[in-house]
Amino acid sequence: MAESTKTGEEVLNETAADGRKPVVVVDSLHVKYQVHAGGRPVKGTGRALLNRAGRGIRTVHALKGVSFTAYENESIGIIGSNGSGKSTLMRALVGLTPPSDGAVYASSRPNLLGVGAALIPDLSGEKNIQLGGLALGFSKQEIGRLRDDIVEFAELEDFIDLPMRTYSSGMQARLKFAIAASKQHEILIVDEALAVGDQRFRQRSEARIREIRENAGTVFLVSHSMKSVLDTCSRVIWINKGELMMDGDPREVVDAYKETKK
Ligand SMILES: Nc1ncnc2c1ncn2[C@@H]1O[C@H](COP(=O)(O)OP(=O)(O)OP(=O)(O)O)[C@@H](O)[C@H]1O
Repeated sequence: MAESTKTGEEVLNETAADGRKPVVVVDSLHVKYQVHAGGRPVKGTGRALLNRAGRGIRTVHALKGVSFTAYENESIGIIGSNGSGKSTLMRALVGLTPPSDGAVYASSRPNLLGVGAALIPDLSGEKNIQLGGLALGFSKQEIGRLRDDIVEFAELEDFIDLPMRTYSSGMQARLKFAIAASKQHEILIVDEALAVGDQRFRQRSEARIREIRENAGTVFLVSHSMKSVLDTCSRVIWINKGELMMDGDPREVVDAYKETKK
């Protein structure tokens, strides 16, 4: 890490001077994507083919040496313009995108708040609660116990037997959020989840996020809504073109970010 010669692993295992416990250490993280630029089909053989094929591959350096330490109970907003690397950072935290250099250390496995991929639109809300619950690692009995709370939180009592594809996008979002939030995560990543649903549901999901946070969790919130970030986060990290621009007090970081947008 920049501030010392300690390894990320050592930082993770050390309580900070003020008693806070580190849960995630991001240590000089680089992520590069290899993108096929497309275009004309490659012709030729041997070295000529390799040279020409090589020209079609572009490298996108999406994260350029990002470092920070996240502590227990923090709620960290991740902000930045489109394409700045926020989602890449979150995908690297959960292990979906491998670092090309540097590393991520975590005290327990970070989870992405989302069960979208596990759900099937043709099945009823009821069946999807079971599917989503299984995807979160719950047993059938546990899902049975959580079922009523999920339906109630999603406010889908009258629709729970209908196929999910008949739901409005707001209803689908509520169901997905209610399933995902039924689990107490230690390290939770929320990508724009608060931007879905209507104003009232957004407030309830913010309250639920706060509850998760209060129960000794650490939350990362990726959002384009500065209001959501200011309402929910205790710290904000601003990423710009793959680099960490600022990390600190939400108001100060959001103001500095907004200044560049003028
Ligand atoms: N799977 C991928 N393959 C190739 N390039 C990618 C891939 N995912 C992201 N990128 C590139 O990496 C850079 C960072 O993208 P990323 O999605 O992390 O940004 P973001 O800050 O989350 O953007 P947004 O706010 O628009 O969601 C962009 O240049 C993007 O084109």
